[in-house]
Amino acid sequence: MLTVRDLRVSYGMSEVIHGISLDVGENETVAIMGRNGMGKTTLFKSLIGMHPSSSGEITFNGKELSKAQSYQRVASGIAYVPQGRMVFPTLTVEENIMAGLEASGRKKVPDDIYELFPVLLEMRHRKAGNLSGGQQQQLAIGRALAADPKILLLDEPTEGIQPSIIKQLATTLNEIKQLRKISIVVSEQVLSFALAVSDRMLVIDKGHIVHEASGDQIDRAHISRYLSV
Ligand SMILES: Nc1ncnc2c1ncn2[C@@H]1O[C@H](COP(=O)(O)OP(=O)(O)OP(=O)(O)O)[C@@H](O)[C@H]1O
Repeated sequence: MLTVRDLRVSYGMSEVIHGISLDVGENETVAIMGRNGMGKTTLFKSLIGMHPSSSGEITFNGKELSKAQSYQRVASGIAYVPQGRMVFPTLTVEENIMAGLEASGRKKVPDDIYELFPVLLEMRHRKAGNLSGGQQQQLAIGRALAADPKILLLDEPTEGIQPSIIKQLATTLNEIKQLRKISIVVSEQVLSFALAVSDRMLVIDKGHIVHEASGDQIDRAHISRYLSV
């Protein structure tokens, strides 16, 4: 469904993604594990078109998107939940979700969003800036789902979120996968969370994919070594 080939991304003269290739299948969840500064956010920004790639191919559902604008990538079914969530703090919860509807052409918030995140229904008239970190993360995911994506890119969703909410978030991501049959790419440093949600794990280290494993082949100790400083 998503195919990335030999992707290179730079800031000025400094290349930080050095020829990454990856594939994400239909209804598959892939976790990209890596420490701070290894290139997870840069990879996502280049997949969604917020930062240009210098070379390589990004193909989604058979369409070559590496030169497409962000809005075209969203229209083709890619949704992005940035690190730090980036909800609109002065808009209400409902208005934030409505902002995500635009790409889908729908006028009404799909019922399953409030079913997946009952707290958003309860708080739909509150300003998003007054929500806790965990609630804002749920809102950011809900807003992304309003666009009816085929693939969800989640950049470090557990960052700054308390452990009990992290567990709940893992359950919800698995529900989303079941319910919507979408693919998910999630970048993470929390191994237990990634194990709970992913079918396959990739490790990114200094802009290279250095390890890949799925199912029984996942070696926690090996992956942990890339995550600890
Ligand atoms: N706007 C920028 N200009 C220059 N260099 C940048 C910029 N943003 C990130 N970098 C550098 O690119 C490299 C990869 O950063 P990136 O944010 O993609 O990593 P990350 O794995 O997402 O880590 P984090 O969780 O800290 O965001 C780092 O060396 C970082 O310093």
